[in-house]
Parts: sequence; structure tokens; C-alpha cells
Amino acid sequence: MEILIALPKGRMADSAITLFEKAGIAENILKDISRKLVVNDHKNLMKFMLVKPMDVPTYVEHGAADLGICGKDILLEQKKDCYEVLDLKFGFCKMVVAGPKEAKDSFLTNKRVATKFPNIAEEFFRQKGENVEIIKLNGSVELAPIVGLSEVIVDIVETGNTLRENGLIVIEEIFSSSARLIVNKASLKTKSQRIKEIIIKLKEVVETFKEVKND
Ligand SMILES: Nc1ncnc2c1ncn2[C@@H]1O[C@H](COP(=O)(O)OP(=O)(O)OP(=O)(O)O)[C@@H](O)[C@H]1O
Ligand SMILES: O=P(O)(O)OC[C@H]1O[C@H](OP(=O)(O)OP(=O)(O)O)[C@H](O)[C@@H]1O
Repeated sequence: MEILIALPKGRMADSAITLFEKAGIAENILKDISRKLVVNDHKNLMKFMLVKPMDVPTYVEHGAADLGICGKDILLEQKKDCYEVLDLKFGFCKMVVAGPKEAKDSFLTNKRVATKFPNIAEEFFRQKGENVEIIKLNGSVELAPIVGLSEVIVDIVETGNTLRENGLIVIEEIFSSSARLIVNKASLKTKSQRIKEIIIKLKEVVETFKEVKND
């Protein structure tokens, strides 16, 4: 029975592919995936597809993929109906509120918040009882406070370089994120044995090589 796996394009791709190869449950994905969006590993009865990170939970929820890898940030933003089964210990970053240093001690009620993560931002400020206007962007979020589109942002920080280079600071941390393995709910029943084997093998690699490189 073939297992379909949705891997994230972009910065997590190499670590995700390396993880499967190290686990010995897939071969030559890296070689082939640079050319194609779908790679068949006939020997191991697996099919890998490369999709935008934000689309991974959609493929898994609908069963177009049995398994997927994406950041915890995306899972918290989308709250799709699938199981999160393993912390893969790469893709570490933090979700933060950031802005110019003047924004640090000011009350954010009635302020504007630019973000790629509107649901996370909305919930965070609602729980704090601060009424803000969320402005959804698709990238380069650090630009928003610089040009007056918003007072603050909710975005991902890893090294802090992007914030620093744009004169912004972290105002508050919301949560820490890393890559997660997710599973389609029906697949876990219908392909139970193979999926459990894959989870166990990946877990072994994660525990042995806590530092799967992420660049
Ligand atoms: N600077 C970062 N450092 C580490 N991990 C990051 C960083 N930015 C994002 N991530 C993690 O990697 C995941 C995928 O990020 P990536 O930038 O490849 O995709 P994306 O944000 O959808 O990019 P794009 O829209 O440019 O394709 C994020 O969901 C997050 O978990
Ligand atoms: O703390 P750092 O190491 O500087 O990383 C943080 C930056 O990385 C991500 O952006 P990405 O590169 O995905 O580009 P984007 O603006 O298109 O989202 C994130 O949105 C920050 O802008």
C-alpha cells in the first residue's frame, strides 16, 4: 500500500528530505525532487510531493497526503483536522510581537498589527483583552511598521537579523515553533501498520540526530 507524503518547499525542504533518507525509509528523494514536484520511490512504495509549507496541512486533511511535515506555527494558524504525531526538532523559530522600540511600553489597544498569521495574532490579542486591527500580509512583514502600515507585527524570528536590520525589536514572545509530522486521520486507521513503522523510524532518527541541519 503506497504512502503519500507532503514535504514543505523552501527552508525546511533539505532537513525534511534528509530525515527520511537517514531513517532509511526513502531513497534518492533529494536527487529527483529538484526537478519534479512528485517523486516516486517504487522500491519503498512511497510517493513524495513538494508543496508550499502553508499548504501541507490542506493536503493531509483531505487525504491527498497520508503524512506531512510543516511548522507548528502553520498548525496553530490553520487548525486543520489532522493528527500531530511527532516533534521533528528542526525548523526552530519563535512567533513574536515586534515593533519599533517606542511600541514596547505602549498600550496596543486600537493599534494595527500586520502579519502572515492573522488567526494567531487575533487570538493572542483577544486573550490579552486588547482590541487590535489585524492587517494580513503575505511576506516582508517587517516593512509594515517602517512605512506606517501598522504599529506592530506578529511574525517569526530565528536569528533576529531581519528585525535588527529594520530597526525593530521583540516586544513579546507568543510561542516557540519547530517542524512537526502530521497524519491524516483516516490513513492512520487504513494504513496503520506502515504509518506506525514510519513514525517509529523517524522518531529514532530525531532522537539520535537531535541536530538535523536546517538551512
Ligand atoms: N527565519 C526562519 N527561521 C527558521 N524557521 C523559519 C523561519 N521562517 C520560517 N520558518 C519555519 O519554516 C517554515 C517554512 O518557512 P518558509 O520561509 O520556507 O515558507 P514560507 O514562509 O511559506 O515562505 P514563502 O511564502 O516565502 O514561500 C515556517 O512555517 C516556519 O515554521
Ligand atoms: O530572525 P531571522 O533569522 O531574520 O528570520 C526571520 C525572517 O524569516 C522569515 O521570513 P522569510 O525569509 O520566510 O520571508 P518572508 O518575509 O517572505 O516571510 C520571517 O517572516 C522573518 O521575516
